[in-house]
Amino acid sequence: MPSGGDDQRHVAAPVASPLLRVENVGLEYRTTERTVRATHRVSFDVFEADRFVLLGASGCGKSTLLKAVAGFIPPVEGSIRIDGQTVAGPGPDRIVVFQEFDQLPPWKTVRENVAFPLRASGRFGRRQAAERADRYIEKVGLSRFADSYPHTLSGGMKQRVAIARALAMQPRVLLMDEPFAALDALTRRRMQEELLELWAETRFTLLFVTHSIEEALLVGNRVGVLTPHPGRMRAEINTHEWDASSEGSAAFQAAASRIHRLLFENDAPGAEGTA
Ligand SMILES: Nc1ncnc2c1ncn2[C@@H]1O[C@H](COP(=O)(O)OP(=O)(O)OP(=O)(O)O)[C@@H](O)[C@H]1O
Repeated sequence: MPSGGDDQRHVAAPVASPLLRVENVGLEYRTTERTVRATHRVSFDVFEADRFVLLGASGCGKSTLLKAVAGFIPPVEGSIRIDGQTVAGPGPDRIVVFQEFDQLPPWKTVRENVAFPLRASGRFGRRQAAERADRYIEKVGLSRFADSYPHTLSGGMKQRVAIARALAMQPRVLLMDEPFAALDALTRRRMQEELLELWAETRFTLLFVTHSIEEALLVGNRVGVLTPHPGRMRAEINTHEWDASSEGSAAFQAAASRIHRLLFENDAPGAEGTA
């Protein structure tokens, strides 16, 4: 039997370097009275075209982590790097879509809302920005509403505008903080499917926060499961096999149950496993 030999064992396959590297990140809120530790030494890598989901119970620090990646909150320990560069503040390479429906300036039409950051970035003139805006408005199926104002749109339509506005900027990473949580169940499902269709078309890199196990399984190709407060990374799970057609299947339900146990049992076995 041929021996493995030291030489063979030391030949490693080339590994792609991550687009986003979060390493041992601790995040805190400090007031004069007390310090709240939001996350403790959280590490994860996000690669180009990943759909990485941060999943955890309320208060585990998911939103705080997303804000730190966006550059709004500096880590008290550890590091956050994009393309090897330490994140030192907000930048156009990271755009956040929030849950709130009031994230669009109400005095701007849909087209103006999408075009404005393009012009403000200095990368596009008025006409180029409007053309690009129209292209992305079409991608989210809102061409008929390009001249409408946000208050005339439903919650789902407003979120589509926010997504179009973010994607038109072509960020290195799209950050989404429970973007569909305030929508009714049917609209939420449709938006999840549309997001996946947009991803299949443009292959953007996504960091998505949710407390819904089902949403994490559907939206993500990888899921980072966080422990309750303060958030630590409990497990990382490959979820690329699941899509809208798998929901309801026994295998999907079993995967959801396994994640549920990871989330809520103190010493869940197989914490580094694959669902
Ligand atoms: N501005 C703040 N000042 C002090 N503590 C805060 C602040 N914002 C959040 N926290 C605390 O930090 C911890 C993490 O909050 P965070 O909002 O990141 O959690 P989350 O997992 O996103 O929760 P949810 O799903 O409910 O939004 C919580 O204990 C929260 O109370």
